[in-house]
Amino acid sequence: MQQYDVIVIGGGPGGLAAAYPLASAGKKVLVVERDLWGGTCPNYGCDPKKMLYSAVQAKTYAARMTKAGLNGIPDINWPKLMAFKRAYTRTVPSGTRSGVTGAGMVAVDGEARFIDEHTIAVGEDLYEGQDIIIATGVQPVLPDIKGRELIATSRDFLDMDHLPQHIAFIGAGYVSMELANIAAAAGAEVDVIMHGDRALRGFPAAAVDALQKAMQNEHIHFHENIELKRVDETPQGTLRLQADGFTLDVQRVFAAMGRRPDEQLHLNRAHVKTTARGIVVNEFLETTTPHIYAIGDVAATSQPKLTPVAGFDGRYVAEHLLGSAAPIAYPAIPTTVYGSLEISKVGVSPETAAGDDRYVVNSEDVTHWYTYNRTQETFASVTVVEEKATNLIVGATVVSSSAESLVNLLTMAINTKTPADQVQRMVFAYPSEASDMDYLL
Ligand SMILES: Cc1cc2nc3c(=O)[nH]c(=O)nc-3n(C[C@H](O)[C@H](O)[C@H](O)COP(=O)(O)OP(=O)(O)OC[C@H]3O[C@@H](n4cnc5c(N)ncnc54)[C@H](O)[C@@H]3O)c2cc1C
Ligand SMILES: NC(=O)c1ccc[n+]([C@@H]2O[C@H](COP(=O)([O-])OP(=O)(O)OC[C@H]3O[C@@H](n4cnc5c(N)ncnc54)[C@H](O)[C@@H]3O)[C@@H](O)[C@H]2O)c1
Repeated sequence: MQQYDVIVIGGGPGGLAAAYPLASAGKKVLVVERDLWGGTCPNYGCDPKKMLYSAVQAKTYAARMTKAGLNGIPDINWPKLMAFKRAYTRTVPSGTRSGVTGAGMVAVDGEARFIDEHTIAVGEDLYEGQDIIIATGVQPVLPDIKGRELIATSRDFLDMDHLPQHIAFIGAGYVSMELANIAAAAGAEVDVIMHGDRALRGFPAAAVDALQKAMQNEHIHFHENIELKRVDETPQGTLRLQADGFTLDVQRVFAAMGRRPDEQLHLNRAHVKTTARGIVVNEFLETTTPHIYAIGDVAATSQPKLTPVAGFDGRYVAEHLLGSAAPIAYPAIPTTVYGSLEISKVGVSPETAAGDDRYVVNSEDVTHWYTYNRTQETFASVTVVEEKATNLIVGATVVSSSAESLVNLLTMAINTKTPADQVQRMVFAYPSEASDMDYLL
């Protein structure tokens, strides 16, 4: 049996962020990957999604600027856009794998499963690790209904050769809102099926309303309070979605109902406990078996399930295994929905701050400010939450076609504890979203 200081299961952003610093500190590291090296984000998540989104951004920007003298709205050629995306994704797995071996680690292809607390198997081969890091991510949830095998996932969407004429998404979270926007801008008719009456739970209602209104203007249809019962193929080759009092025929339907860990690892053999949210971990990201860690999407922490969080977890566990005794302390983490409007948020939400004496909330509809008027935005708003006693910025929500950049700046102010008046004294390039901060704090 081969022996390692550390075995990392999963070659995605979390696992790799842990593996590299351990290897450069001289640890003997094995990384196991059962599918595409690099994991979800660069192969069938954030990065390919944002490649497709680039064309959508350019198209919507051009459409807005027809009022300002630009002639014609460009069309999106789906096969060419897909070729552009594939030119990026094609090299990710091989490049990532050779990065791992080039750094002196051992890369094994195959599905890992636990044999006992220190041993994993990949196929017939056994590997023993002094420490083991589980970084196996999560899988899309499919509804438990008749015709479930006809339902595709975001991974299928992000690699479609042709764009179907009519698409439906089940769910109204990140994946659905982002991919619906891409599909509609590329020319598909899009329906979003919601089992409740709120999209993007966890984002401020006013921001979500603005996004939904913008999506409705792009002819995306939202169907609220629909509990889907079945999907059938019709003789015409379309898919018929049915619920009580509801029927919809589409070419393709995608589940976007959240993501959960799968159960291939035989965690019980290593006494690692799980809940429906993932693997139970403590403040050191240790599972219920002390030398086994869980990081990234698969760990049941209260953090959002995002690539930079997986990376933060991975770097933290590496430092912990190299001797740091401090518990994990997350910074404020920004998150963005890349829709026809971007919604970006970080820190204390306006809804939490409202009615709490400790905070002051500055909220501005900035649609007609110079910055957003110049690019003919249809809606833009900035909300900043400050702590009264310290003048520190503690939260922000931005809605605009480029919300992520302002929220990233405000995230830096939050995490470096730069007071609002100090940010106002800084000089930023003018005119820009950053120079507007003078009037927003
Ligand atoms: C469509 C989509 C868009 C997204 N967009 C964004 C975004 O814009 N910004 C953002 O921050 N996040 C985004 N995310 C989330 C982001 O992709 C994840 O948070 C991130 O990939 C988590 O990293 P991870 O290492 O925990 O898991 P993963 O990236 O999922 O990596 C886990 C790896 O483990 C492997 N694995 C699983 N089980 C085993 C096993 N038993 N043996 C061996 N290998 C195994 C898997 O094959 C996979 O490669 C998006 C996700 C999706 C689906
Ligand atoms: N921009 C980003 O950062 C980004 C983009 C995409 C995905 N992600 C990550 O991937 C995760 C998964 O995204 P997601 O959109 O699949 O999940 P999500 O948790 O964001 O949204 C799930 C949606 O499905 C709905 N839903 C749940 N059960 C349902 C049912 N039975 N019928 C109909 N609808 C149902 C929920 O109400 C919700 O609207 C996100 O939580 C996020 O961590 C991030």
